[in-house]
Amino acid sequence: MSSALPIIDISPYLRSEPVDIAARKATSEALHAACLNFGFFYLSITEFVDTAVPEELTTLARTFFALPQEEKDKLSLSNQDNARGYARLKENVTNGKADNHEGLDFYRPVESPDKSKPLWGENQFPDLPGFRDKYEAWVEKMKILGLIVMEAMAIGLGMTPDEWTELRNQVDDSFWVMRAIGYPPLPENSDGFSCGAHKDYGCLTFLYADPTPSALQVFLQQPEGSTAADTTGLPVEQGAKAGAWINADPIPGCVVCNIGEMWEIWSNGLYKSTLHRVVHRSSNYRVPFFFEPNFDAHVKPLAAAKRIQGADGAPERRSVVYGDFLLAKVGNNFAGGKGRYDD
Ligand SMILES: O=C(O)CCC(=O)C(=O)O
Ligand SMILES: [Fe+2]
Repeated sequence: MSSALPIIDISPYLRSEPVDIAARKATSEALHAACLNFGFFYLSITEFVDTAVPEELTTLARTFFALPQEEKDKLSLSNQDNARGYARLKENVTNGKADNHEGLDFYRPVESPDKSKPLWGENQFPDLPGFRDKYEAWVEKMKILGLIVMEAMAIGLGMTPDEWTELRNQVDDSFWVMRAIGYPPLPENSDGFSCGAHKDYGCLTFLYADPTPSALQVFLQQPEGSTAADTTGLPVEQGAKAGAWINADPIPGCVVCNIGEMWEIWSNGLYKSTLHRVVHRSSNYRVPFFFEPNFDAHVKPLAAAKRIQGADGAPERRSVVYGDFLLAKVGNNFAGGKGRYDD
């Protein structure tokens, strides 16, 4: 099935003079509907960035991943905090199976780095001309986009200006992650995945995808009682859900955007962080950016979500401090077969 996911026009939030309130409202309503129904959407970014830039990033990623294995291993995660750096093909495991990808991860730099502490090391950049500058420039752009989309979502959820200020304070120093992923072709007879089914754990993911169709697949749940159409590859604890996988194929000029588990908490379950997986049958490179809350953000259900849910609405979700949540997820990465997306 081709993509049923909505394309959101974020441009009313990019233009500030004059502010078009009605157009902003329409964008926010479209975001609200997309988050209620899919947890995934496309964002057209041509007004915000020159799309030649992410093309350059993927070219740089291609150059890096084409280096001899021993060169890439010089940036191994194990040199640092087990989170920042290069992970070999199949080093990461999701749902008990090795992922068929290699990756290079960068996190927000920290003050007083200490590589013996989980997540507290230093980023390791390849020694390729332009690599660091271009990736760092993209991080700056995506941080701005993250705040813009957060504001548009806050309005979509019906937050007051004061409530938005409070939420903004939780994401204004994002503990972001930037990743370059290399996907070699997944063999036809493989019973695994390029990246197994998972939810992203933070706030907003912006994926600049290569043009390969059918690679990113999104699990759309169907209402209780409908028959399970295709539930292959779901994590065991999700196995009983009815639904089907649809393709989130790339659209030129757009990033694919999805919401992570922190939005599930903020919205008290109103918005779903949707399971997705990658089945990449050709060879290519992708650069997701993860816009996350601040490390010390206390993420708890928002009053605006509870207003929508009403007096006898959903039970209150457990709140988390984002950094603690993240450490529990990645702190043990690659030890004992535990993967980035494993609980
Ligand atoms: O490469 C993709 O299409 C998505 C990768 C992904 O889901 C992730 O890194 O969280
Ligand atoms: Fe993901």
